[in-house]
This record gives sequence, C-alpha cells and structure tokens, in this order.
Amino acid sequence: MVVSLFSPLTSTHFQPHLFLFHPKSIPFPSLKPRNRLIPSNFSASSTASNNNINSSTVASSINQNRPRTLFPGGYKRPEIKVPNLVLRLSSEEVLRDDKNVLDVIDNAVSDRVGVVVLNGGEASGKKLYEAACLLKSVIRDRAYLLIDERVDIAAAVNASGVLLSDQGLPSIVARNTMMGSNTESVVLPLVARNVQTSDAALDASNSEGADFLIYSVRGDTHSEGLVNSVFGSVKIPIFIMVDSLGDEIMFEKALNLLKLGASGIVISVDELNLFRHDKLNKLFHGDYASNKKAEERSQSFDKLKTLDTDNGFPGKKGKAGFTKLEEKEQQFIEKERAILLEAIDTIQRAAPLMGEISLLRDAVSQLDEPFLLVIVGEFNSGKSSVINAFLGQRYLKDGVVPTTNEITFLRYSELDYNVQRCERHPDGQYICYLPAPVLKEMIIVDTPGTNVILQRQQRLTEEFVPRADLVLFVISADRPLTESEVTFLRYIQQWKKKVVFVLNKSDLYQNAEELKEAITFIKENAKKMLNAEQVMLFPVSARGALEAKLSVPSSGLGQYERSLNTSYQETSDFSDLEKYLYSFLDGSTSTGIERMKLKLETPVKIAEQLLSASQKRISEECQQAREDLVLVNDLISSMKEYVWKMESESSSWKKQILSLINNTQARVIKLAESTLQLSNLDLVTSFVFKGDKSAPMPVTSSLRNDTIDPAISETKKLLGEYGTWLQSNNTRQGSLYKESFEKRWRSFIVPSVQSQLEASEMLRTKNEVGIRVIEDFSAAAASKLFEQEIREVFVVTFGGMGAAGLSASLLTSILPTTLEDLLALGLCSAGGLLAISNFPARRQKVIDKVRRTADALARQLEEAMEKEFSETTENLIKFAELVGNPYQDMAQSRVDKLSNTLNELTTIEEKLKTLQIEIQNLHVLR
Ligand SMILES: Nc1nc2c(ncn2[C@@H]2O[C@H](COP(=O)(O)OP(=O)(O)OP(=O)(O)O)[C@@H](O)[C@H]2O)c(=O)[nH]1
Repeated sequence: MVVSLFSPLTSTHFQPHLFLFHPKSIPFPSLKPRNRLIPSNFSASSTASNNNINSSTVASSINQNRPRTLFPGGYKRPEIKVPNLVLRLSSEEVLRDDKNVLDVIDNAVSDRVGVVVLNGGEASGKKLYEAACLLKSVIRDRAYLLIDERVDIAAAVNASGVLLSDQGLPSIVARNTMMGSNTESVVLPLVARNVQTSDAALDASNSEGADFLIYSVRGDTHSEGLVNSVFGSVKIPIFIMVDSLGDEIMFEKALNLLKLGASGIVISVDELNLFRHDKLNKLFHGDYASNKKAEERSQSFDKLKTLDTDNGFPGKKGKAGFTKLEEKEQQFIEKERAILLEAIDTIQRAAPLMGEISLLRDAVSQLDEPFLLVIVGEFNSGKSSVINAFLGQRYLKDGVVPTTNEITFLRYSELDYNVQRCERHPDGQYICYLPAPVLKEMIIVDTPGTNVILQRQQRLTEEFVPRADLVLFVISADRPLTESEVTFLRYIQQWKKKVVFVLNKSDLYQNAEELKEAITFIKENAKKMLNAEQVMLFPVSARGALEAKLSVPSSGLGQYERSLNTSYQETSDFSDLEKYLYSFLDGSTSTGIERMKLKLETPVKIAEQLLSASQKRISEECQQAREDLVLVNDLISSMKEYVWKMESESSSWKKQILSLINNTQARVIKLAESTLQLSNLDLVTSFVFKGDKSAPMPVTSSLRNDTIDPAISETKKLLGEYGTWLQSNNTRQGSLYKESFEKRWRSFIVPSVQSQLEASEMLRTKNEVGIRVIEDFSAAAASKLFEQEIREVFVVTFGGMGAAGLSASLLTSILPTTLEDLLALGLCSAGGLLAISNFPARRQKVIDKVRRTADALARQLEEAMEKEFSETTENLIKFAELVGNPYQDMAQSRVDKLSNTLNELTTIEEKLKTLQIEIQNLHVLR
C-alpha cells in the first residue's frame, strides 16, 4: 500500500517523521519517531530547540495517525558501513562471568566492529535470550546486533536483524516476522546470509534479497575463483569468514580477499583479544589501503561519508548537467542554488530531525551533474532490457526472476568499448562505468522492480524516485497497468515527476489492434491518475531492439546513428523512444530546454515537498503550542476559581462560628434579664446591705461554666477546624495544581529551583489569627464584668429606697413581670418610684453592653477569619504564579518561536514559487 504523503497511517501513532538512523550509516532521508509513551508535552522534538526545553526528551501529543516518512509505508533500510568487522560470538561467551569479554565487546563496537552476530551454540533459548539482552545493553546503538538463525529471539530482544544459513528461513519470511513483531520500528530488519558457495551467494543476493553476506572461506577456496564468480556479480556487501584468523595462512587469505573487494571480515572475541592493534590496522590500512581497488573502495567510502555535505551522488563527479550554458543561465543556476540552500537552512531549523533533507542537499549538489534518467517498473517488466537496447549492448543482466536488487548507476567512462567497471557502494548503490557516449550527457539509473514482495528493493526504488529528473516507467505488455503500478505511479506523482511510459514486450501482442487497445487503456488511465492532458507512451520491444542492434556491425557509427540506421521492425518503435530521449540532449530543441527545466525543477520540487511537510508539521506544533498556552493559562486561572469556591465555603465556617457567638450572646442576655429582676430579693438584699462584701452571685459561676467557657472552647475548636480545613485544602489544591503541570509537561525542567522551594514554603505557612483572638478573650474577666454590671444596677436602683420600697418589693416577688414589678413598686412607694422607674433602662444598658461585647468578639473573629483566609489564599495564588509562570513563559515562547518559524517557511515558500515560475519561463532567457 502506498500511503499518501499526508494521509494518516491508521496503524501507527508516529508522526511524519523523524527517525534517526544507525549512527554509523549514512542515513537515507528519514524522520525520527517520538517517544509515544510520553503523553502530551510541549512539542519540540522536530522543531528548533526551545530554550527551556530538553528537546531530546520532549514529545508531543500530536503524534496521531501520521505517515512515518515521506516514503510510502514509512520504512527505512539500515545501511552497512564498509570496510568493517563483524564480531561473532556465542551466548556462552557473553554470559561467562568475565567482565573482560564485555569490555572487549564494548571497545570493539566503539572502534571497528559495525555488526555483532550472536549465536546460541549449545545454549538453550532462555540463555540465548539473556545473552542477547545483555549484549544489546553493551552495544547500545553503536553496532547492529544480529541473532544467528533465531528470528524469534531477534524479534523478542528487538535486535537489528538475523543471520540465516543458506538452509535457513527465506529472507523475506525472516524480515516479515521481525517487522510483524515490532510494528513500531521504522527501520527494516537486517537479514544476512551465511553462504559457502558462489551459487548460494548469488541466490541470496538476488532473489532472496539479503542485506549482506557472510562468506565462509575454507583453506581450499581459491581466492581468484571467488572473486570472479561472486565479487563481480554480487552487489551487496560480502564479509569473509575464515576458520581461524589466528592461523597465519588464513589471515593472509582474508587480507587478500579484502584487497580483492570483500567488504570486511568476521572476527571472534578471542581473535580480537589476540590481535594487537597493528594487525587490525593492517587489515584496514596496510597493504589493503595501498591496493588500487581498495583505494577506490576507501575513496568511495570516504565519499560516502561526505554524501550529505558534498554530493549525495555516488561515483566520480561527471560533466556538468548543462553544457555550453550562457551566462544568464549560469546566473540562474547560481540563484537557484542560493535559494535552495536557504530553503535547506530554513527547513533544517524548522525540523532538524527531518532526515529527508539529505534528498534536497543531494539534489542541489546534483545541479552540476548530468541529467538523471531513472528507469522504474515492476520486476521483470524489462527495465534492464530497455536500458541495454538504448545503449546498444547487453550491459545489464536480464532474466525472468528479479535481477536488479540494487540501484544501479550507469555512468560514462572512457574505457575500452567492451569493458565495464562496477563498484559496490555501501549505501545500497551500484555504479557501473560504461563507455556508452550517451552517458556523457545523462546518467541512467536502473532500479529494482516494484511489486516485489521484497520490501527492501521496493524501498530502494521509492527512495530514489525524488532524485530523478525524468522517470521512464516501463510497463510489461503482458500485464498492462497493474494495481501495484497504479499505486507506484501515484507515489511518483506525489513528487511531481515527469513520467514517460514505455510499453515493453509489445511483440507479445497478436496484432496491431491489441497493441492499440493496450496503449489507449494505459494512456486513458495514466491521464486520469497524473491529471495530465497528454501522456507520453512508447510501445517497444526492447529485446527485439537490442537483438537487432547487436546484429548490425558497429562500423564506426555511434549508437544513435546505429539505431537510427537500423531499418527493421523491431527497432522502429524503439527508435521513437530513442529519438525522444536523444532530443533531451539537444539544448536547442524544446525537449532540450525541457530537460534543463526538469533538471532545475528536481530540487525545487523536493524542496516544496519537504517544505510543505515541515509547514504541516510546524502548523500542528504551533496549534499544539497554542493549546498548551491556553491550558497553562486555564490552569493558572483555575486557582482563582478555586479561591472563589473556597471563599463561599469559608463563609459557612464564619456563619457557624458567628452563630455560636450569637447563641452565647442570647444566652447571656437571657441570663442578665432573668437576673436583673426587682423581685430578685436575694441579690437585692445581698448587694444593698452587704455592699462589696456580698458573696459572688451563683449566676456568675453558672454563666462562666455553663455558657461562656463551653462557647469559647467550641469556638476554639471550630476555629482550629477552620484553620485545618483552610490549610489542608490549600496544600491539596496546591499539590494537585503542581502535579497537573508536571504530569502534562513531564520533560519540562523548571528553570529555578529556588522559586519552587519558595512556592512550597508558601503552602506550608500556618495562620492562627482567629485562635489568638479567642484565646485573648477571657471568660473569667467577662463573667466578672457581668457580675459587676448586675451589682451596679441593683445598688443604684435600691441603694436609697429604704424599707418601704423594700417591703413593696416583697409584693413583687409573687408578680411575674417587670411591668407588674413597677406597678407594685409605684403603688407601695412613691419615693422609690423614680429610682425604680430607671431600673429597666439600666437593665437594658447591661443587656446592650453584653450585646456589644459579644458583637465585638464576633467582629474580631470574623475579621481574623477573613484575614486568615485572604493570607492563605494570597499565598496560594502566589504559589500558583510561581509554579505556573515558567510553564506559561515556555508555552508563550514556543508559540512565538513556532509562529516565527512558520513565517520563515512561508517566506521561503514564496521564493520557491517565484523560482518555479522563472524556471517555467526559462525559454525566454534564450
Ligand atoms: N517478449 C519479450 N520479452 C522481453 C522483452 N524485453 C525483456 N524481455 C524479457 O523479460 C524478462 C525480464 O527482463 P529484464 O530486463 O530483466 O526485466 P527487469 O525489469 O530489468 O527485471 P528486474 O530487474 O528483475 O526487475 C527477461 O526474460 C527478458 O528477456 C521484450 O521486448 N519482449
């Protein structure tokens, strides 16, 4: 299935994106995955690093439903560095209680060893699993870990791949099993084959689709034979394994094979221990390096190392893509280069982990390279045959089983006509230098067939499509426009490539009618798919054309002339294709100008794709950052809401305490009223006759014991509870609040620890103003005051009244109310009337005094409680600010930063659009 560049992949939670490659390999453009275990975070991983954010650990919550890379399916091939050592060891060695072994492995993987192969030996699956886990923790990501034969264990420990014997599982099955067990991996598992014969080597590298081979060489193996039968034909890396490198003869043999083109050797732990450094050096730098072939290899390796910076194009730099350029055009190319470099810079800053940027870098560096004609099509459609027919020689192998397993570059070389020199490059590309003159002007690229069940080959081709200046889509006449061709075509269209169709094997049609039907069918459908008015399609018979060409003596003619001079039917159709392709090379024709436009457009289109992917990504991140900011602000203001809520709850506490005071006040007043009765003869006589010497009123002690004391202790208890309620609610709310920040943005490291400490202190502050108020209120003093007030009222009332008044007052002892008291007194003693008549007023005064005292206490308590509340909540708000502000600043700065990035991307988008228009108007320059 081809996944649209921007359509969601339902099977994954990854974002488009960004995954890192093995550090030792040269990554093909790729995107790095985010850590999906981390929920929602300030999303910074793919964008330029944020000041406050540890971007390596930061993940975003917008990691839903996105394609993993810009390539369909989203997988990447691991790549093998050569020359290299493969360390072979057994689980017994790893589990041996010997730290030295692990140290040796540790040193080895940080030095020359790029692949470690673990075999179980006699050990059980359990032991092998344990050894693999241990080994993985030692190797980390410094080398690939392969498990010998055990796909299940490789999958269980998430190893890089498996090494299979030539009798083992088919590579495709092993690769699929591993992929199935780790659906989140974005890197295809490595499948290596252990082979002993040249046939097995060829088989494994061709139809099996292995990533590299380990070739077991015995004492009787002839190096030259091996080189002729295997090295020349196998395009994937070959590592040599001998019985014992300690054996001088075998060591020399391995060394010799390295010189002759092997990619490295397999070594054991003991051998690593045994060899001094200089012996290993000898393997890689000594004679090996002085050998011409090795030189070429190390050059290509060096070149590979600089792919990203120099020219992502393997092989020596060719002639400039545009010959005889006029100054204006030269200036245009320089201008384009400058804009593209600016685009690279902007995209890289916007999405530093977007591996696909190397596509653009390569394309920019290829502006000086010849035109890149890329041949694609399903396996067996005749791609190699079309190339051979075009070049007039059987340079490439053809066959009914998939034969092209690597990207094969055909470049010009001034060698003898029949000699071709090929180099294998560790990034999965194979370069052949051919003497075909047309290659001076264009590089032809043969790609592995699509629709192969081998993902690796399909991936190689997909990865190469964006680099193409022109895509030649070869369709086989026996299956015109299959479903997978349609899918692949759609993928090509995403990169906006110019596609020319070749309907090969047209000799298979019975008659012209059938051919016409097929052409109409393909054209109609291709038009719809490519949304194009015109579709270029050439029906050919590549096999026939080549045979025809080969049957014509060369007679000093160039290929083009030869093909045009060939008059038989087989080549007549093919010559239309040739004419078309040759017209591309002629700068004076419209197709020649088109060639220039296509070449110039290739990097622009890649830039547009990457730009649009980054814009989409950054817009989403920006959206996420805005949501983060809203969330932070909401969280901060949620504290104010909490305080309002607390305020209403706090008033119910206040009400409770005030009603307690009120009740007490009512009880005291009631007591005062019942005590201040004229009929209260006991008191009257006691106060009037005994004066100050009278005993304290029993009512006073009852007032204190039964009313005031219990009220005070109840108030104190309530105030204590109120304080605890306030404190615990605040602490709980505070820590919930802090936690919600920490949980939501786990990886954010709060810049100042000091402010965090201050914040925590604030929550701990205890407030006991209310308790102090109530403690300051003395029950003893209040009771005493009460008694004094009562006493005073009686003394003032009765002090000058005399016996008549008193006896009159006796009458009142049987009368229940104050009014009746007064009436009786008035009747009995006109002299005491005045004093008596003032009694109610005095009593009222006492009551008022009681009321005032209680009100004052209530007010004090209310104020204290309010103070306590506001101090505590102010602290809470301050705490909220101290905790929330750094998050708020961070979210704000992310929004600002991402908005800026978006603006920068828009600016470069405008420039690219203008450039595109200028390219389209190029003919005006001429
Ligand atoms: N009948 C007929 N057969 C052809 C023609 N061209 C190629 N073939 C045959 O088709 C088969 C595949 O040809 P290749 O050129 O190897 O096809 P390919 O697309 O390069 O194959 P892979 O690289 O494996 O994907 C071979 O057996 C060719 O002989 C043609 O024009 N007519």
